[in-house]
Amino acid sequence: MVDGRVGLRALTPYLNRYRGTLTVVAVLSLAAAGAALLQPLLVRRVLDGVTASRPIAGPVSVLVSLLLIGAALRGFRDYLLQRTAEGVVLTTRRRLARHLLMLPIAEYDHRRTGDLLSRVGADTTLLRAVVTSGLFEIVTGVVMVGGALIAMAVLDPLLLAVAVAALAVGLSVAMLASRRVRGLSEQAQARLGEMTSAVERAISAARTIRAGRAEEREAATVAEGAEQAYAAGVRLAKLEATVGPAADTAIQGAFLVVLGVGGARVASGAIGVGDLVAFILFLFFLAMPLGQALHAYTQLQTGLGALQRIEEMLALPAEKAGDSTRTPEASGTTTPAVTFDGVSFAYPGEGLVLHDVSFEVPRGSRIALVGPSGAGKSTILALIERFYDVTGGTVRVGGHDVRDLPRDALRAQLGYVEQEAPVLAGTLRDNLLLTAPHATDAELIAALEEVNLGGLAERSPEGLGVQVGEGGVLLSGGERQRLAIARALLTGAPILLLDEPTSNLDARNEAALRAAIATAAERRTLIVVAHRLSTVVDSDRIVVVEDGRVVAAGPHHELLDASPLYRELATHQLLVS
Ligand SMILES: Nc1ncnc2c1ncn2[C@@H]1O[C@H](COP(=O)(O)OP(=O)(O)OP(=O)(O)O)[C@@H](O)[C@H]1O
Repeated sequence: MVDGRVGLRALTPYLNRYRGTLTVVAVLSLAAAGAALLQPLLVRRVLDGVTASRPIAGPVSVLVSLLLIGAALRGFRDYLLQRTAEGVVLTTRRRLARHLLMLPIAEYDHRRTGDLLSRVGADTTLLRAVVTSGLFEIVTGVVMVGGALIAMAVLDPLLLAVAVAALAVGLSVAMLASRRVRGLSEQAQARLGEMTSAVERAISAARTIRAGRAEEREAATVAEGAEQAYAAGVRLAKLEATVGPAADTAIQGAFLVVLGVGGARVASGAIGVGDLVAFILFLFFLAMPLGQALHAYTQLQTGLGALQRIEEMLALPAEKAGDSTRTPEASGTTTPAVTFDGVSFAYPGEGLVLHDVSFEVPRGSRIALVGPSGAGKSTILALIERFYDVTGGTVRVGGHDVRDLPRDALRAQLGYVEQEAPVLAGTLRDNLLLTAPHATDAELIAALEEVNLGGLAERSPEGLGVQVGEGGVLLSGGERQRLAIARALLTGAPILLLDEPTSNLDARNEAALRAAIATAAERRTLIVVAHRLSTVVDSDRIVVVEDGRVVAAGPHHELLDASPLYRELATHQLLVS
């Protein structure tokens, strides 16, 4: 986690690579500020010239040129700044998205997807304002204010004291208010994240929600999130609405005071008319950037609130890489493909779900894990993939402790088909290319045929380009699982981990799934979390898991005699649905 609140310094890494452009922007800003600061002096010369009937063509043309040059400089600066801001947003999004995909699996277990989405989308957008208005308005504002103060002190120190006093009173009120902006902005962004989460939940479970006639309640939950985001936004708006007019009033008040006192000073002959007009113009240059800087400060606070949420994400440690560069597979053919040696495991922050689990999976064998729901079977597969690290004992793949293997080398050995939603939104081709990005269409079709899904690509004129829907919803449960098996086969991994669907399949789909599993088992080691008898009886060995412990292991016919739990599961056809 990020320690404490992030400050302006946290922005440095985001801006570092734009140092060159930002220097050009700073120079342009200073030049534009300088051009602006010269204007009142020229106005004074023009006015003094008019009063003294001197020709004024010279100062007028310089004045007009300065205006044009100032406008061009500002325009170019704004463009560069906007481009830099877009660049900052782009790099942050890239970094954040990459980091999100690298987090340990345990991080996803407890986070709301919507909140993660909102950090990548909305929070990064707010960074743009920090760069465009936040930083540079403050920097140029300081220059303009400094220049104006010096010029005003030269013109009439007394009048300056009056102006500053009048401005200070009003602006300090506005300043105090704007310091609360950051907290409110963080709240508003967090509420937005909650609302996005509610929408994501409602859409991802659309069928369950519709079937449970819960759409009104879900819509109300989303609306509640939206209302909270609205309330936070309104609180922010109220605050900003106080800051803006307070600053304006302070500025207008200061103008009136200067006009009154300055008029009296002209009448008494202490200063000339040209001096007063120049002074008022300088006051404008003092007041305008002050107002802008206040606005920029507000923007900066909002942006820092967003940056805090971004930094929190980036501070989460990514998944650990393997501890050595050793690659598996060098071991002899007698080394088991997978070994569990006294493994105990607890999900982070929870009690143990596996206790002293030991078993071996010989190369080329077919093993089924069976047991009641919640016994820990899927957890065993997750530990082989090293989605989590064991609490005690050792998991070995190809004879090597999985913690010693580089993550990529370990996972290249394993094909994995998860139980729920094993298919991604997109096309058939997208799904298959996920694990085999260089495979040809012919190879993809061959893989589909291996699991008896060749017809899927022929069903539509789009062929492999046919959409499968969110989570593969346009396919049947059995087709989804078989598509996922085809995808795992394409990896060429020697060990396949398959979490069988618990749902009932019709006889045809069940036979097709059985055939697909048989294909998968050819020339591979197969570990299946099995929920149907057909899968179990075909296995070389069955490991029975109950309450996180291995209670029996052996082939089907032996276990029927030896394990009362297995006999009971087998009698109920093992189907857990
Ligand atoms: N990500 C997680 N975080 C915390 N606890 C979890 C997590 N996943 C599973 N559990 C818990 O771990 C235990 C074992 O779950 P697991 O999914 O391994 O069981 P299973 O035998 O595969 O069940 P099923 O046959 O129903 O799929 C259960 O008590 C479950 O509630």
